[in-house]
Amino acid sequence: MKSRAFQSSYEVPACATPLQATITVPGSKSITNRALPMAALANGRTRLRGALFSDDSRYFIQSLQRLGYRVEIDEMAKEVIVYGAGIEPLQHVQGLDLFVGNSGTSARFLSAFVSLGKGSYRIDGVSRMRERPIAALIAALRELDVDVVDELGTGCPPILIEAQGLRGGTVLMSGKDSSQFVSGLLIAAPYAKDEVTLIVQGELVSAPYVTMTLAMMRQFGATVNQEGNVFHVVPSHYVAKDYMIEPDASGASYFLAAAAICGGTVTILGLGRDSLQGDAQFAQVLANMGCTVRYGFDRIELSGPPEGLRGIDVDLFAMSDMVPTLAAIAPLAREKVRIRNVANIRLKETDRIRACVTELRRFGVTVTEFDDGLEIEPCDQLQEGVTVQTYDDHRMAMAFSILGLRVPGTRIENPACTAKTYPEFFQHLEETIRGGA
Ligand SMILES: O=C(O)C1=C[C@@H](OP(=O)(O)O)[C@@H](O)[C@H](O)C1
Ligand SMILES: C=C(OP(=O)(O)O)C(=O)O
Repeated sequence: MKSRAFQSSYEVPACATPLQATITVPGSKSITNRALPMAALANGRTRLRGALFSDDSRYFIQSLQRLGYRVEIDEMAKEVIVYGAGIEPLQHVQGLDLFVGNSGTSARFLSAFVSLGKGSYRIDGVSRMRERPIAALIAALRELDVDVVDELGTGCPPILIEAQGLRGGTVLMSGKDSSQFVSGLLIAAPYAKDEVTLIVQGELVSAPYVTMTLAMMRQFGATVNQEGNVFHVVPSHYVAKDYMIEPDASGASYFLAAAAICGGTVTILGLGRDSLQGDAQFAQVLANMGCTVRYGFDRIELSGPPEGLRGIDVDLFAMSDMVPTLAAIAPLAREKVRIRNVANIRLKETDRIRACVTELRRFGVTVTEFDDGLEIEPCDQLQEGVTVQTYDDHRMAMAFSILGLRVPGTRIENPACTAKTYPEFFQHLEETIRGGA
């Protein structure tokens, strides 16, 4: 039998009985890809425990190594050792190419990171990355005296950066397309020549990720203050440390959703009420649909509702990676599910509103598409034997495999795309059905 990773499509196993599973998901992508640049900028040896090993974190690690930082990985132990060297390796780098695949955090965080150096860099990714915006970050970096151009004039990668260090000062930035522009600049800002004041104009999408950035900057010893939409970062240094990375809350959402539609109880270990990740609140959305949720300090336990899921009308502006998860289980709710205020997910790995609408319709579900969301009707006659298209989007693959647990014969095209954040996803899904991963 071919390994799951090489199959052109994967048949989702049926979930015949209520789940009873305790699951440990891999490390958080967002925390790993913040800890890496902070540790690199620190002076000394940082040990990152529970790190994620997936495409997105590998692109970040490889980029740091190409820039001249010493980074060692021990995948079995789930550890990364970073030998922090401040901005020293970034001096006198000429014409260095960094390839980031389709990793938004890598593209955005590294653009600000290399701007701290003296040299020239080019950041590029796969074809979809060339459609993902970075113009707001380019504009902010220019304000801080960095010479940046979008090579194709599209406002997207590839971008060329000629840096002489990051000047301090006040800079305005739009946060409507992505919070990663804000996080990227904040992570680099302690190493600017002077204090940086960043003013976010308009609404900030995915705000919990900026809260995570601030919390981690402080954990790594930097000084940053927030007053509403204004962020002040004073010149300071990150401190090397032993750092424990939480499991990935977005990855955990699929197993919580599985219990919501298959019944039984799923326990996610290592994530709790004090999680740094906004997506840990997704369990609360499922609680509002009738699930029973218990947040401990080191676990989230969710039991599916015996009488089935209720519908919901929900704004996922702060938690937009959770849209495919909710959309995929929505047809099994008793009433309709309306998801609002997520226009920016059209800019992710694929246009996720269009992708969810298209794939739900394949199952015979009635769905209405809006510019900024979708509405999904309940469906008690879901089409069996559907092959779900995944658009090279890990979240489409993972989310729709959960619906497949309840719809016989569902296949997931290109299952290997989960390698972006969760290479072992299908193995964990099978173990969950058997009782724990
Ligand atoms: O900062 C981060 O780690 C992330 C921010 C979010 O992106 P946007 O701010 O672009 O919505 C989220 O979708 C992404 O998966 C990770
Ligand atoms: C949007 C995502 O990733 P990124 O923006 O980091 O590529 C995601 O993981 O769902």
